[in-house]
Amino acid sequence: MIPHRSLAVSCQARADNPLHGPAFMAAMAQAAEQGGALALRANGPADIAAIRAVSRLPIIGILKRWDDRFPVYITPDFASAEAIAAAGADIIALDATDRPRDGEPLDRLIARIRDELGKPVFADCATLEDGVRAAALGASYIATTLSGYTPETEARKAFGPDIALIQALAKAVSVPIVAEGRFEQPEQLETAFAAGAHAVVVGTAITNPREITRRFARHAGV
Ligand SMILES: CC(=O)N[C@H](C=O)[C@@H](O)[C@H](O)[C@H](O)COP(=O)(O)O
Repeated sequence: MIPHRSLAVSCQARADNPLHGPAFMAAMAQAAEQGGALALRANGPADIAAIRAVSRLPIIGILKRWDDRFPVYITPDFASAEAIAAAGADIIALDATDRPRDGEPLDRLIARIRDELGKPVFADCATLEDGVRAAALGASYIATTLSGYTPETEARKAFGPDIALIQALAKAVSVPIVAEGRFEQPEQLETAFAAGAHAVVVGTAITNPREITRRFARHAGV
């Protein structure tokens, strides 16, 4: 459903971002589609429904729900998955680390999404172990999304995309590997594909003008 060697664009803006809101995210998705994206990633029922109304591209849906008691915030439970499926997500992405979550255990969550919603699961992983486990549990895509964003992997955050993890996952599992996280230059997609990535998801570098501006402003001598 996510085409081979494709670019997927993540269209997300948090509440503190001037571009927060479904109308902006739908416009962002249309711009990404016109530019050549073959899949989209989006957060929450409102944004997903707005994007679904303007695009037929596959939508990798998530629901970010922060809870101080638990580190897992990307689609932590079945109710979140159900809400984004109802809004039009074709693929359900979720945190596939083994960290504590407020909801059903990972094996049950993946099984329910597949069996009850009939949707493929996109496993956001931080490590090789996460990916191997998620593949064994029935995830349809294994992604490097959380490399750099768990205590165990946070040193990686200072570097670019986790190409070594893409390579290791591609060797270890037979489901498609999606590279996601910290892609800043178009050429980095070629490196990811050469390492075995099936597709690459890019967010900030395409859809967050505030961050893009900050990157330029750092060179403006102010
Ligand atoms: C760790 C986490 O919560 N990642 C999120 C997952 O949906 C998003 O905030 C990222 O923007 C997305 O993964 C794309 O990555 P990048 O913006 O680096 O291209």
